[in-house]
Order: sequence, then C-alpha cells, then structure tokens
Amino acid sequence: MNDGSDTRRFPHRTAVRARVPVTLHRAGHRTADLVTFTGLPDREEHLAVVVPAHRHTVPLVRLHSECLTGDVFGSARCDCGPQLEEALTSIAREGGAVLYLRQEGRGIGLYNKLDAYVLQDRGRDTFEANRLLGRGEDERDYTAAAGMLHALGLSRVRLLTNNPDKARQLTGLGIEVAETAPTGVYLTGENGRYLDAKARHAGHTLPVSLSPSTPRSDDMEVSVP
Ligand SMILES: Nc1nc2c(ncn2[C@@H]2O[C@H](COP(=O)(O)OP(=O)(O)OP(=O)(O)O)[C@@H](O)[C@H]2O)c(=O)[nH]1
Ligand SMILES: [Zn+2]
Repeated sequence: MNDGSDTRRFPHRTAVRARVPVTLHRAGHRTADLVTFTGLPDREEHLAVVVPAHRHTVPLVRLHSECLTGDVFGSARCDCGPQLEEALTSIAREGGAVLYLRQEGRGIGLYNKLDAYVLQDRGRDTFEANRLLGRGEDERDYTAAAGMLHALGLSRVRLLTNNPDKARQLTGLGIEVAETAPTGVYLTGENGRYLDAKARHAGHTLPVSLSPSTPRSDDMEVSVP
C-alpha cells in the first residue's frame, strides 16, 4: 500500500549520471542535453534527450522504444523513424524529454523482432507473431522510464503517444500524465497492417482508416494532429 510519497511508490534509486550537450541536426539544430543515469532497475543503457521547458508549461515527454530498423535505417515496415523525428522536433520547440528506451521489438530484442517479421510475411499480425515465438505480445515495462523521469524532476508531463498502456503504466509509477498528445500517423506502403493491428489489438489511437485492405502506395501518407 503506498502512502503517496514518491520513494514508497517508486523504490528504485535512479539518479542522473551525466549531462552532455549536443546539437541536434534532426531537430532544427537546437541544443539538447543527452542524459545518462545510475541505478536503473533493468541495467539497460536508456538515454534521455532533454530540452528545458519554460517554467510554467508542462514538459512534453515521449517514451520512445528502440527500433534499430526504423530509427536508424528508415525501414518503412513501421512508423518509429518519423515518430522519433517528430518527437525530437517537438521537444526542441516546446521543451521536455525524449526517453530513448532500449526495448527493441517491444522488449523481445532485435533478432526476435526480425523473426517476427518473417512470420508476418507469412500472414501473421505483429502480436500473433510474438506469441508464435513464445514471447509476450508486448513485454515492455516502463519502471525504468518512470525512474528516469523522477530523476529529471519531470513528475508531471504531457505524454506524446498513441499507446494507452504507456500512460497507464506511468500513472501507476507515480508520474502524473496531465495530458496525452497523439503523434502523427505515418502510413507507408508497407506498414498499413502493422498500424491496423496496433489500433485494433492494443487500443492505439490512430485517427485514420486502416485495414489490411488499405490500398498500398509507395508514398508515405502523413496525418499530423
Ligand atoms: N515484436 C515486434 N516489435 C516491433 C514490430 N514492429 C516494431 N516493433 C517494435 O515496437 C516498438 C514500438 O512500438 P509501437 O507498438 O510501434 O508503438 P508504441 O511505442 O507502443 O506507441 P507510440 O508511443 O504511439 O509510438 C519498437 O521497440 C519497435 O522495435 C514487430 O513487428 N514486432
Ligand atoms: Zn519500428
């Protein structure tokens, strides 16, 4: 039973280890701090990209789960790359933080995610494919993210996401989610079924009509709220 104090609700002793200023070419050449941590509960090297918010505004925060294929190589199979770009641009403009969480493949890792892609190419959806591999549909836990936010002094946030589970978990970990702001919807010729499965199966708020029969095109269709 928690008594409302942050230490009782959130026992991990996560603290800031170092802050390193960088200029972000992908966010209008704005300056941000890369922040590392000690005492993370899962011992992964999670990173925060932080831009100070104005004193009277609630900082914008994105919990971005690592996606090497989308974030680095620009794979069109998912929407992660453009979501990361949008988040960096928004926090550079408004202040806040992108937590870059080492949760590749919704927590199952890169090689398993690529195995899941093979199953998806044989007709399974993204969640079924995880189950067939003997893994959870979504193994992500946001305890480390909550620790990072507490350590950064960001205990009240506007959360940039379409995934209701992120707000739910953070709230349970003592972070006040004052508002949930949807990301844009980045539909490519290849990610229609992936986005559709997220909306149908995991309740993501994706305000576009998506279905496996969505006509495929080579151009990305972008709908930004
Ligand atoms: N297992 C698995 N993971 C995937 C697949 N495609 C992308 N991912 C991973 O999914 C994570 C991103 O999760 P998403 O479900 O796209 O989005 P989200 O983070 O839950 O929600 P948003 O905050 O709205 O972006 C990243 O870690 C990706 O590596 C896939 O087909 N299978
Ligand atoms: Zn991705």
